Amino acid sequence: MSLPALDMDIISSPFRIVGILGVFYGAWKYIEAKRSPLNAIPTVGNSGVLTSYITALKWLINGPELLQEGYAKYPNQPFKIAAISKWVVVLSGKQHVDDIRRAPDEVLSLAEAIAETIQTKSTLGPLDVHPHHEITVRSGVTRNIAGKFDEIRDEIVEAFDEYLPASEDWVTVPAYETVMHIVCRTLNRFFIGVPLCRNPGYRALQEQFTFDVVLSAQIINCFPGFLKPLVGNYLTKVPKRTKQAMEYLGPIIDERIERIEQYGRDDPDLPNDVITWLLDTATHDYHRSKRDIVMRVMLLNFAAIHTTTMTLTQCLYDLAIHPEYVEEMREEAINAVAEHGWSKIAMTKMRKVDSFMKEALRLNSVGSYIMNRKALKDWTMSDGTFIPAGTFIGVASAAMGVDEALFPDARTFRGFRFAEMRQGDGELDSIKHQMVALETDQIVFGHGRHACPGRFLAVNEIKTMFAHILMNYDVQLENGSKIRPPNVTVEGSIIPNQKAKVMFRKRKST
Ligand code: HEM
Repeated sequence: MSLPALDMDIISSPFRIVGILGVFYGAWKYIEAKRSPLNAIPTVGNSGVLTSYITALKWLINGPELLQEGYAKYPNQPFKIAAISKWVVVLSGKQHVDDIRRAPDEVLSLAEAIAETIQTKSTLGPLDVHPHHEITVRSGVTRNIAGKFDEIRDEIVEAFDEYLPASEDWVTVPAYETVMHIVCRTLNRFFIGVPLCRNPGYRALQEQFTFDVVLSAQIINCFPGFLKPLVGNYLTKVPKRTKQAMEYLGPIIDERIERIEQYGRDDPDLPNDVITWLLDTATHDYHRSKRDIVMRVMLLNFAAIHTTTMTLTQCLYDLAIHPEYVEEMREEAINAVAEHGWSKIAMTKMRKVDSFMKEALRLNSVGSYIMNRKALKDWTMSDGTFIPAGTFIGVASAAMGVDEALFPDARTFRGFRFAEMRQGDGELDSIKHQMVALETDQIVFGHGRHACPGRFLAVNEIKTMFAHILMNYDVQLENGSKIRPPNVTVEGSIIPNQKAKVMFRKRKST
């Protein structure tokens, strides 16, 4: 029996086949959406199968605004926002932060959330089930801040001399780019030492790597799940970047492994750097392979360079528009250094500087949606909200940062807010409300066991650079403007303006 002519047409036309598949896909998405347990959670923006894409577009270009809208409507309650290929569930408030902190890794996973956000398979390589570099940061990196402080300070002086030689006249420079070069040099002096930290090719590679990863991930995330591997394969620069990094780091790693085999770990001449610390914390054979060590050095630079750059740039913008704080901070920095030299102890004495930087981060941190986790199993929160496995969650950190209930006069920049809070805390005085402290109402470094382990290094470096600026330069925005350069936002990320220029001159005022 022959098929009717119409049916033959349908089968033979590729357009029609795609059309039919599209209808099935749409119907399946519709049924899935109707049955989703996430329907119990209120939506900010549109929730229709098609209209949700309008919100997804808004989320892509202005996530912080949607988060703020949701936070105002549903304070301390979960709500959800449509992203291109998923729902993001937004939590807020101390109780939710505590819920995330308490949940075990096999229920809520940061690693899987990162893998999805930055599409690690395509941008960095397969997900590592034993990410020991976090332990390296908690141990080798953090323990060596005091001991290697002289090197940090030396590189800061050298880098500022290169990019901002003190001049009697105002010199105008692009803020973000200049800060990034100084940060990259300084971090790599600490991680890997001279001469590599000053090698232009190596530094460009480290600076560029993060841009590559983030940009590729952003593009891949615009495609539906089944197309992501294909797009990822096409976009990936991992093999090229790994090869370049291998050329710089490979010989150093070979030499280090040989040296440890020959003279042992206690060799007094063994270089004290991130390669040695990574080998110290290796738990599996593959952690000692050259490729693995190279990728981890890249990963640490990825985690460190732009976060540190963004933070210092925001501090710099606030310094330029709030010159009324300069004198007191300058005096504090001068006194601390006079008493304790350029040291980690001197940094702990700079309470006003610390407070100013923390205030800058409260109002303009690296993200408005932090503590991202992917639910690997169904999870019920302490308020009874059901989060099904596969859901992507995070906390509306920037909205919390401007909540009057948490920070009086929350929208106003009060540089010494946290220094004042530290007065009168008795024995907690020295540790509470510092920039590195983890608090449930200010989560710029996250909270709980996954809170940023690099924050001690980051804060010490940023503070040393900031104190260096205060003691050596006058700063203003281009043409003395007092208008804060607007941030750029991508989904929940907040990026300081990368085009704005800052003017420096040799310090004239007291
Ligand atoms: C001002 C600079 C920095 C900021 C604002 C920042 C922020 C963060 C945040 C928000 C998280 C996620 C926390 C969570 O979800 O609970 C994180 C994780 C992490 N950060 Fe940082 N970071 C900074 C600098 C650094 C530096 C300098 C390093 C390395 C030396 C570093 C290494 C890491 C690592 C390895 C993780 C993952 C921790 C884990 O998986 O348990 N970060 N950071």
